Amino acid sequence: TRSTRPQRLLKAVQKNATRGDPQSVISAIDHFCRHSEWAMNIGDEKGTILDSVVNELNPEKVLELGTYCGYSTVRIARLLPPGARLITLEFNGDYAAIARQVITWAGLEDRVQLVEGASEDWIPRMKEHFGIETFDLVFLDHWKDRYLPDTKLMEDCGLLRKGTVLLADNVICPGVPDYLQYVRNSLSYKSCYFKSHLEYTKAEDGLEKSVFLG
Ligand SMILES: Cc1cc(C(=O)N2CCN(C)CC2)sc1-c1cc(O)c2nc[nH]c(=O)c2c1
Ligand SMILES: [Mg+2]
Repeated sequence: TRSTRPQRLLKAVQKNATRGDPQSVISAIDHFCRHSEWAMNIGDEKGTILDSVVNELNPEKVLELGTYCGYSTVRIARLLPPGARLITLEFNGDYAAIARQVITWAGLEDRVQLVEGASEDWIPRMKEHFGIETFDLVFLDHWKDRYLPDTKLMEDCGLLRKGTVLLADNVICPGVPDYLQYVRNSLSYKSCYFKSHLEYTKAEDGLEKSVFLG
């Protein structure tokens, strides 16, 4: 039967990227998505904004909601000091299987814990299962209908501390209007918008960076 797009993306990484070289994995995926098949990775333009937020924060504990093929997982993990940890949640088992191989090809498996399951099931278990008190950075990139409920769930589970940064992808395209309205009007957040473009296209999209004020 025909291969899937994530399988073809992994093949492109294994063919064109150097094992243990995260930048070559990022470049191989961007080349594949620009010249062969579009795929919903954050991409190089919004990825540069993600890089700058990670470099500014120097986070020890990072949570990523939505792994897909592991592109943003690699982008974030390559910037973390070896003691830091990135936990990434992926609901789709096929995506998770590909992402594990992409993360390993990049040589970043020691800093990344990929968990297969639903965000609403795992967010309440972060403390007892992973020994995490609070996160320094949360990257929301899973499903537009989950951004707001999962943010409220993280608040309720005490996973956000004064200064925790929420960075959300796709706030324009596909769009998360209920989430935007919440973080931009809540007294518990200081929010700002980074205008950019939908990965590998000319369509507008952007990232919303929201600092939790406690
Ligand atoms: C699947 C999809 C289709 C989009 C689109 O407008 N398209 C028109 C233009 N053509 C070229 C591509 C397709 S945008 C998008 C998308 C993009 C992300 O970054 C996502 N991140 C996390 N979770 C998502 O569900 C997610 C969906
Ligand atoms: Mg996205």
